[in-house]
Amino acid sequence: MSSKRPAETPGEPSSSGKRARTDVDDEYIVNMNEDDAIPPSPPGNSLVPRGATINFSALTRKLAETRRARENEPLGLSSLEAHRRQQDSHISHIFMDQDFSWLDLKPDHASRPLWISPEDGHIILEAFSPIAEQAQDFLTAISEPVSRPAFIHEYKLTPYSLYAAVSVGLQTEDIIEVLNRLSKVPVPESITAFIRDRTLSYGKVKLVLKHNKYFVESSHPETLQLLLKDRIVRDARLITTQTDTSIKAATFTTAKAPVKGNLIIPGTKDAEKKKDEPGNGVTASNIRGGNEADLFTSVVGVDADDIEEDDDNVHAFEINDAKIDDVKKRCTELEYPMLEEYDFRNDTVNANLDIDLKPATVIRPYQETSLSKMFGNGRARSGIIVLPCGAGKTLVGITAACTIKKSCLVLCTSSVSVMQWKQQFMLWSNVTDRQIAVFTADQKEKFAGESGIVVSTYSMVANTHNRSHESKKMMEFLTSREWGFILLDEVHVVPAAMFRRVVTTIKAHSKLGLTATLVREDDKIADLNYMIGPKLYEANWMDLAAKGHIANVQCAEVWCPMTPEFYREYLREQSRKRMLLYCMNPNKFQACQFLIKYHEDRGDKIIVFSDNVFALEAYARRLGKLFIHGGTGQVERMRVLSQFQSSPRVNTIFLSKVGDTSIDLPEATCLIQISSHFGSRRQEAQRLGRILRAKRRNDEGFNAFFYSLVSKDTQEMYYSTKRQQFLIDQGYAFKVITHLDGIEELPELVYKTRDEQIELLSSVLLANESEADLGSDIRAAEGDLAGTVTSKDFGPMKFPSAQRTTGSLTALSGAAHMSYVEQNKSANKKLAREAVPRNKLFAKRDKEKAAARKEARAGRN
Ligand SMILES: Nc1ncnc2c1ncn2[C@@H]1O[C@H](COP(=O)(O)OP(=O)(O)OP(=O)(O)O)[C@@H](O)[C@H]1O
Repeated sequence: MSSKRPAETPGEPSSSGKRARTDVDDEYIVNMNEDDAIPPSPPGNSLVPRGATINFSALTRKLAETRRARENEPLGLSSLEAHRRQQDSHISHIFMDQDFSWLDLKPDHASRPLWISPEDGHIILEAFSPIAEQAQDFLTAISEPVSRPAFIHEYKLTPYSLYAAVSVGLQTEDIIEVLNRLSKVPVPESITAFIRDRTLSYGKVKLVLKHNKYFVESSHPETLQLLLKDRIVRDARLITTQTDTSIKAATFTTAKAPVKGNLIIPGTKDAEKKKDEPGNGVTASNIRGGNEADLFTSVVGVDADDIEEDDDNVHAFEINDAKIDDVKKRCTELEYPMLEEYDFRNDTVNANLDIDLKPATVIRPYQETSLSKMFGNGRARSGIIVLPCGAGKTLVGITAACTIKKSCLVLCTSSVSVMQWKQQFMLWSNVTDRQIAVFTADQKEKFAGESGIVVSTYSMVANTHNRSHESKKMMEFLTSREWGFILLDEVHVVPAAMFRRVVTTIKAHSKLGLTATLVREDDKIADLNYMIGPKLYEANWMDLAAKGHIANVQCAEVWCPMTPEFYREYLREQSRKRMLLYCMNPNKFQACQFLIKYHEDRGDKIIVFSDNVFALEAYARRLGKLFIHGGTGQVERMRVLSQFQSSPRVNTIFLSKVGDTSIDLPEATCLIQISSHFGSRRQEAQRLGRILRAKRRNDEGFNAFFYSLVSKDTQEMYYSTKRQQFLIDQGYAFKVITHLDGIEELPELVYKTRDEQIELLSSVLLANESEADLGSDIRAAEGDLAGTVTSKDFGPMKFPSAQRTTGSLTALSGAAHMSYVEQNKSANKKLAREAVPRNKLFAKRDKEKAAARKEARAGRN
């Protein structure tokens, strides 16, 4: 990117070259008097009446609402209307209000890859363009990816995405300029105005802890002046001779002007180089690959030159650390949310933590890129990194901790993950057992020495009720110290209130949120921006698959027609039982059996997922496979998982939702889903994540397989479509299979005869209502799936094969949590013999229903 920049936003000095430091402005800051009050906000914009007590949560809510409302605001509609009226095209009537022919195409439009809608900020990108890859990098930095299938991608400019862009160092005019270069039409005025408006205040003010003092910092002196007009901010300010002048930000080294104290992200190629050539520093640009001439370099990545330029222009004033919260709140109210940056290399109060990645640990290019967004200016920016399931978020977190080298608190969603994080820290870094502690319901450890790492769960830290004495002491340990870094795993699942409690009780200088699926069915994603920080980086799933970092997956939806008997009952039944009927559909059973056989014969290792425990047990027992659900004991779980990994005889296991996350089985290459949690897009993606880490992913022509079995013409089809949306947006294509070739010829095909099917139906109808409940395994999902579950934890142990037990009719009817027991062939025959009384019950039930219907009809007549 050239150093020449067009005029900046109104009120900013021209930036054609380096801006001179304006000491006059500093004067102005110092001499400001009480009368310079901030003008009242326009009606409707005011978040808090002056002098009123501030309710921060209400404020945050209101701010989020205001922003959401703004997000939906059409962009400059009046001017668009004017354009429309002007246009007089003979095709206008075809496209109606979607006729944008008044946006003139540039003469060389064919070589430019994108188009922007002047109405709503949607950007359409030709993903087949030769410069699509760079354009994608740029677009992910400034907008939200909406959908990225093979050829055409869609992105959307939102206030949040622009906030994130500004926070990683992008400048308003640079964004507009690059957008213009890539666009087939001149960037519409409505869009440039939107970008200018939304980047005017966001990302301009930083809260920086440096030399153990807090500074409000900005490279826009007029912004600091504006803030200092506010009484709360002014009262919090500390005036010392040193801080009344500009303060330079941390020096960041460039290749041209190496200085001491370079930031090296461990595990990168540059760190390797540094080892070989002492004194040869890492630069932000060579973190990215180092093509200085690249058009997008200074915008997409972190340009060392730009950083230096900014450094010369940074103005700051110190604030009283007791008033930080007040100042943060006030700045948010004034629509100048403060970005949090931690100048960890200059923090001399908090003890250093002596950790580093092990010499053999090398991070992958996209892990490096995500970290360069966090550490781009030599400090730690707070924010969220989004990487696909199985792409190695854990190592990204660990590398960040090894870069900051201060005490670190890791929070995850379950005690299983706690153990996995600890184990991964030990695996990738040189942290010692004494330096890392866990805080769970069972273990309450503290690290030895002044600094260290604690791994815990959100609920352990956020829960304020019924704490044991030990927990209280542990909480004192956590709250009484300053943490350099807080790592927040799976940020998309944690309730906002819990986050708020964590963020307010723990004092941390920088926060990093990790997630694969920044989607929530409850639409609470926006809150994360304000509690953690903006999204710093989001990887493209298809890209990582193409480069072999995650597996290539073939996705298919298999449509299984309901048998007439099952469908009749389905239409009659009420909601919860209906679910059980479409899960237990004999045709689905057969499809599952066929696919297992087909993939076992190919040498695949298969995981079958079922949220419904009744169906899970029924399928697993009938097909003679091992299974794990919430009720399975720890030892049994380990045994099953170990056999799946090491025994050639166990190639298929059935898992309930306890296996959705936190399970690292790189042996698995095929997934079959027989029942799922309604329309949850996140669950679908997390499940897919189980095979994305397939060990064999780099074998030539290797594909992993993901099948979703769906009973035709039932509610399941609706949910299935909804579930797939996230993955489709990531570029996955779901094929629909309406017939599995060769299924009829499968030897020993289950439930082939009508009698067998009716027998199955009767067992379903006799099942308790609660058996149909998909939520029945939720407790288990939150509970432990043995910390155990990583492959590394299992050696080639020998275990006895699965044991089958005989069950009574009591058990069959739902008692003892054995709703359906398949034993062996002779037992099966026995059950068939006993079918008569069950059929009678079935008949009795029908008779009762018919009588009720007759009565109702009589009543109507
Ligand atoms: N740089 C790397 N070098 C070698 N292996 C890696 C690297 N990064 C990640 N891995 C491996 O990739 C696998 C997936 O990593 P990890 O469990 O951290 O993924 P994740 O992104 O947290 O997935 P999920 O969201 O599904 O939990 C692990 O087996 C890990 O050891």
